[in-house]
Amino acid sequence: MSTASSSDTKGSRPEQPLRLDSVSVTMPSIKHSVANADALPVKDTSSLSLSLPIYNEQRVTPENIANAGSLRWKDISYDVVVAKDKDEHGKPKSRTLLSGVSGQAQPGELVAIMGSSGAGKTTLLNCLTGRLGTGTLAGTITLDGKPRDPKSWKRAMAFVEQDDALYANLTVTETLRYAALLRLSSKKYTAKAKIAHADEVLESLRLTKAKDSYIGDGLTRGVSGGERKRVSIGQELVGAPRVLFLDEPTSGLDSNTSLALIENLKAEAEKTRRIVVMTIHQPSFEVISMCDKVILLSAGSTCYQGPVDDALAHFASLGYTCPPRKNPADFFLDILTINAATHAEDTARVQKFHQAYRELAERDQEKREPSSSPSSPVQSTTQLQTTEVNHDAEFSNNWFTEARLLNERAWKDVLRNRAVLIADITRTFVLIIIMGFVFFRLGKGQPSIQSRVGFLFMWPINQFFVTMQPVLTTFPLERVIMLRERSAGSYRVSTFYTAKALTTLIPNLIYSMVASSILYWMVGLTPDAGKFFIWLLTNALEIGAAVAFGFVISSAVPTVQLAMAIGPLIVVTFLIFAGQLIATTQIGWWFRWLHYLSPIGYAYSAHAQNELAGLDFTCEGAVGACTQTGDQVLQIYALDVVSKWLCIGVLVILNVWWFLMAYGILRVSSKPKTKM
Ligand SMILES: Nc1ncnc2c1ncn2[C@@H]1O[C@H](COP(=O)(O)OP(=O)(O)OP(=O)(O)O)[C@@H](O)[C@H]1O
Repeated sequence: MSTASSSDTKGSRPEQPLRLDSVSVTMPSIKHSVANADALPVKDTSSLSLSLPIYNEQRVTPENIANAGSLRWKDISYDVVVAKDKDEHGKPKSRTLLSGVSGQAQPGELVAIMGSSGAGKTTLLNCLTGRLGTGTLAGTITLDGKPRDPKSWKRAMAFVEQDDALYANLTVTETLRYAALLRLSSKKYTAKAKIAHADEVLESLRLTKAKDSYIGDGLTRGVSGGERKRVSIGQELVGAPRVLFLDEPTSGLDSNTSLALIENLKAEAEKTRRIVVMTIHQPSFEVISMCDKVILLSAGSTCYQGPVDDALAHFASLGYTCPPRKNPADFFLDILTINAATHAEDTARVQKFHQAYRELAERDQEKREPSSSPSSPVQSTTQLQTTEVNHDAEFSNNWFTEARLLNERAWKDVLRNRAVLIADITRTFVLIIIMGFVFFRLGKGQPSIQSRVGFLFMWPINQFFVTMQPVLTTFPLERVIMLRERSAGSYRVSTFYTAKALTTLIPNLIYSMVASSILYWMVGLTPDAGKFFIWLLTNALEIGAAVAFGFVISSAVPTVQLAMAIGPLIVVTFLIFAGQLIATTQIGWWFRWLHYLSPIGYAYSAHAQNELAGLDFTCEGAVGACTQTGDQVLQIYALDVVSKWLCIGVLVILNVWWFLMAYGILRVSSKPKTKM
């Protein structure tokens, strides 16, 4: 009943039953999944023409597109439990953020959700997208008259969040092309067709000038703020969604850039007949004039929905006239805001607006009966069932194609990150110089015993710290990108994880192998091929454990700050219980288990046994008793309690366990949370 708006009363787009026989569907028959466009035969690039993506992967004739179904929401309410507010029984109270909100958006429309801060704009957008927290959602939301299906909905819609999450070291073109390659079905399109589509999106978003620029970040200069936002939008558009949601797309942009962006969105909506719904704070006159419809919210309820001019006429009829030359957006905010100082007066006014809109919507509804009842118009269009036909595939590519694309993208990002590469290489050589010259050519005298043990303890600590620390700072940020791309159904967790693990492990292994090899000879450890190999193997396994452990922490916590607080704390614990600082026999039983979890301890013990077993020392420089063999040293430090091979075996187990554990945590924590 309350889905009516003045746009309906104007009859701007009558809904007509859709005849399925008039829809020409182009479904290329060759099935294969590919990434390298140049290596491929072209199947049907034209079928992905930008002007046709509304039905994602189907060709639809213009008149059928015009008849396509709408997005409708009816009596939406959303309640959350607020832990700190208690009722008379001491139970947490629930708070209603939205109540009785109804509305609709038609294909090709640009719809702006407006209201003062706290009015419920973002909450409504989240209800419509389905990306909700733990609250309770009531009401109905339909696309083509059918309730959203969680499986197909994530591909039928796209959500551009307020803050952008993009790979800094990819160019604009690469960002959009990877998005297309990952999101569009390989069963239906060749890589070439997908790339052509991405390039078309790039052009339509007027990004041609910036196509070869890197996205950039705080460290490296990249595209401008407006271009960055357009790339974020383009990334979603390449998936050819039917509905595009945007949360405050103009925030942080100057007025000209905002205007250009909204012009883009308007043109996009018109050209593709896509529904575009956005929240917007304080649009300029030009921006608000471009919106086909505004949804005005205050205190979690609708005050008006319809074209701007109709809204102005509606409020004028209630005694609130927009002064001449005043921006309607500012006027709406003025009359919809509830200020603390004039709370009672403002609340009464807003309630009057709620009531007036309810009555208007009911009248509108009656006029439109029976065709506009919430279910009937849409049932007529559901015959097409495009959403289900086109968006229901679990993933667009097979596992190997996905893994290859994600690896390619991740390697580009790693190898182009000059600052990090230079820092890592410098760090490796500084460590070689410091450690190598401090522990240079230790010899076999008595003082070399302490120095040897010191080096064999310091090196694993060093390796663990310098490897794990960068994982803690980079992984949570990439996880944000992954969560967003997974919400759009772009790929599996396993392929992302494989790419991330390889691009983290391989560089770290290279740095470690180079440093460990040089140091082995600089320090003067036993020149024996077998021992040298075990030294490298132990170091490699420790690097694996450090990366895996970094993944465990960063996939379990939501922010870099938390990861950085927890990570070093645990590593210091590993260090304390590694067996050098306190003898295992002196650790209380309640703490002793920590010793058996310490990868640093196992690496230290394996290194010590590898180096000291069978080694003879001279008594040169002895003060008091002379320790003549390495085996005696192992006994003094209790470093042979767990055998060398068992230490190596446990390092293998820790690698497998932590890599799997991180994967499990990531899988659970990255499950797209859609509430329908
Ligand atoms: N999970 C939550 N628990 C409790 N209150 C919430 C929760 N989420 C939102 N709110 C409250 O609901 C109201 C509407 O929030 P919402 O973010 O939708 O407002 P908004 O109109 O988007 O505001 P802004 O323009 O400032 O972003 C606010 O008062 C907010 O504090």
